[in-house]
Amino acid sequence: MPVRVSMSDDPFSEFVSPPANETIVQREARLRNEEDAKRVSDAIDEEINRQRAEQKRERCVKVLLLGQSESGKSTTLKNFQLMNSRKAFRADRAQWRTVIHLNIVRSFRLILEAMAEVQAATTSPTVSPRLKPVDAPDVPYDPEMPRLTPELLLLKMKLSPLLQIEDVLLRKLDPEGSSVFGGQHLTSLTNIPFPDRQKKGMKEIALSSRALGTKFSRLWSGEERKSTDVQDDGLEPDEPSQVLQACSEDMIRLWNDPIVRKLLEREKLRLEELPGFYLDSLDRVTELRYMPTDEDIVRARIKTLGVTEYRFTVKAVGNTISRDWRIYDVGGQRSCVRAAWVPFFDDMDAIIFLAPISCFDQVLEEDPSVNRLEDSVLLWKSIISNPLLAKTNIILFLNKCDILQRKLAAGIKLAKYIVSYGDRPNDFESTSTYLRRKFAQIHKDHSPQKRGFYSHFTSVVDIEATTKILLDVQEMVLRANLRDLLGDKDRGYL
Ligand SMILES: Nc1nc2c(ncn2[C@@H]2O[C@H](COP(=O)(O)OP(=O)(O)OP(=O)(O)O)[C@@H](O)[C@H]2O)c(=O)[nH]1
Ligand SMILES: [Mg+2]
Repeated sequence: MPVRVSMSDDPFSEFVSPPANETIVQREARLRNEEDAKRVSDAIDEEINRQRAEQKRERCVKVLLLGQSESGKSTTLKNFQLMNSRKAFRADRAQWRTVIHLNIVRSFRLILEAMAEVQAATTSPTVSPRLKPVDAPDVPYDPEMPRLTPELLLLKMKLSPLLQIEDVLLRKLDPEGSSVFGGQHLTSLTNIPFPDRQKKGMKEIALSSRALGTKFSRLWSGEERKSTDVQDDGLEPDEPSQVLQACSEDMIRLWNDPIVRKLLEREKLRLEELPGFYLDSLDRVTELRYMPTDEDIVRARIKTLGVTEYRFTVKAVGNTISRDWRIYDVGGQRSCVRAAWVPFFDDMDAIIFLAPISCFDQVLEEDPSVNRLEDSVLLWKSIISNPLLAKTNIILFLNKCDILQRKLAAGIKLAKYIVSYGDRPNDFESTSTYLRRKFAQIHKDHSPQKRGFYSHFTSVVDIEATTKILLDVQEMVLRANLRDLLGDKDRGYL
């Protein structure tokens, strides 16, 4: 039987029904009041809607760069900066010169260390410990090691001042010696099986966004150089430049020495594939008044700690609309840093995820038990399946294709590290297509819902090719942002 509900059962009836015994005059007054109240309420609704539309219009385009450490996030950011704030990018050349000098010192430190190890390994065990070089590491005697000639030993000694300018360079970048930066020197390399490299505990140079913000302030804010700024301030020869110039010939001789190359090869120390490689341009980068080119700056390596925000404005739809952009570059190291990404997941228009596909034969610096490509795949899976990012457009950069090509040409087999690759051809076309398909499949299987997904093969150190890709990306993200802004009815012309 249906249940009858009387007016008195409704808790709101007392407030919505007219009072009993209402006179005609009272009724007219009440209706007038109600009309006035509705007018006010409609006006408030209209204002709220107007403000919402305004906020949406004012909301900037936001893009987040994600990927493991050394995947190329900051390098991609530099390409955005070069495209959108070229003058500010070039105004920071003095700081980049210091970073490049540090990168060069790092490469030589690795060579000099490898030489010290060879020296120790080729010193006969019958030699008295007192006759061993003081910097010789404790490694077992290996009669197969290439021998260092007296000329090489002399070069090694003559280049020791390089190691002494490291602290001067670090202080130039961070005079206050912030806690994150202080004491962090050069990296230990993970794809080199030197026995005690990990134990040395040397860290890669890294700058927090705070320190970066002060040193590269014009760059991150997208601010252009003012006419009152001194041209190329800081490019006057400083102490490190003088040392590098004085060592230049010896550095070139050491780097080109066939015995040194042989021992680097034997130790699988492929400096050319490591971040911040400038040894093929030593005569130029060690000039007293060396001024880094755009390409040099793009290749300079400094690890990101924390988050860097870069702002710029882009004109769109035939220069009729101006949109502010924010690009966020985060530190990609596994330990503790990745948890800091989550607050940035809300409200992003797009994520550019960088997967360095050349790293299939490398392990993580922070955890040498983990293969880098495997880490990239796991990270990709966790980003793709994150519900906070379910609607965010995803752009995948399968990066470091130039290094992948070089490795394959050198005979390094993908199948040795990715068993499922089987006996497919070990050429770039087959390997890159296979890896792209794997990443796309994970996207398909693990996305919570359908969204925009785009993928590109990239070498983000190649400015020309990357500019073309980033222009496409900018256009796509902007259109998606404007579609969201205009709503369904005005989407036609986008
Ligand atoms: N050859 C080559 N080098 C690249 C490429 N992409 C990046 N690199 C180099 O790899 C190094 C690391 O790149 P970054 O952009 O600093 O890496 P990141 O992802 O910002 O790393 P974290 O700040 O540690 O998270 C830099 O020295 C780059 O020049 C590439 O496609 N090809
Ligand atoms: Mg970085």
